[in-house]
Amino acid sequence: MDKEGTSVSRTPIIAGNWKMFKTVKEAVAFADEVKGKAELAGVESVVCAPFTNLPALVQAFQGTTIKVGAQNLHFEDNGAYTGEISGIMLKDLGVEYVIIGHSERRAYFAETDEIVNKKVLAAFKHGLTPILCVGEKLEEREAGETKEVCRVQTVAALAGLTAEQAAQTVIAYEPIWAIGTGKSSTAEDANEVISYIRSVVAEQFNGEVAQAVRIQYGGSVKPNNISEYMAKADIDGALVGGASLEPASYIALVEGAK
Ligand SMILES: O=C(CO)COP(=O)(O)O
Repeated sequence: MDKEGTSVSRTPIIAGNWKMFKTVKEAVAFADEVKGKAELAGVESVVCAPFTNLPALVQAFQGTTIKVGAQNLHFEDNGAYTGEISGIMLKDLGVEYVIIGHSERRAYFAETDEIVNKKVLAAFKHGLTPILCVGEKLEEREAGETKEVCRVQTVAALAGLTAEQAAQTVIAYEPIWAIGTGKSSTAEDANEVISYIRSVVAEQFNGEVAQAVRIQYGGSVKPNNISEYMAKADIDGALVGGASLEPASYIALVEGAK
């Protein structure tokens, strides 16, 4: 679908966030079903899976245009951090993307803006592209603080990046109240916040970086509403949880981003 009123040339990006779902067998079965179908010229397609699925998925998607992402990384390269996985290890597997600062990690695993920033820097250090998540809680939205929350999270997360790195970063605006609730932000609201986040990036870096950076919407995106979001000038794709788990639904999301 054409963008409303612009000649935007950013490549749309659909990323599935499987969260803590799927065994290796289930992941490979998914890959076999979407291969050749969730691959459209002009749309980037990414699957962000649990760590345990990553080697099998990289292998299963070899020779396709579908990319594999992780959902987290530790900011150190190596060390005594029991249970953690570093950027070196992800790169070694052939992973290309990594979700950083998802609201579930901020809420359940105490990730602060400072930790998120260290993780974004670590991703670039190892040649991984971060999908940086920002977004407000329901009470923040009700208090009229949405833009300020997104500004603070974005500026903190991108601190210390070069302009080139900032331009490569994918930002996902995910209002927390819309995640897994079936209550999605309207496309108008999402576009307004995303356009504001783009202006924050312009202030922090420059206008060229802001025009290059891709900003997704996330929160109850489904095959039946994806095209509404994609029609908006500033929305460059979606980060999708629940609706990315079934092959047919994932394929429909990628098709809807065209
Ligand atoms: O958290 C999300 C993606 O990172 C959104 O999840 P849902 O698409 O299930 O609402």
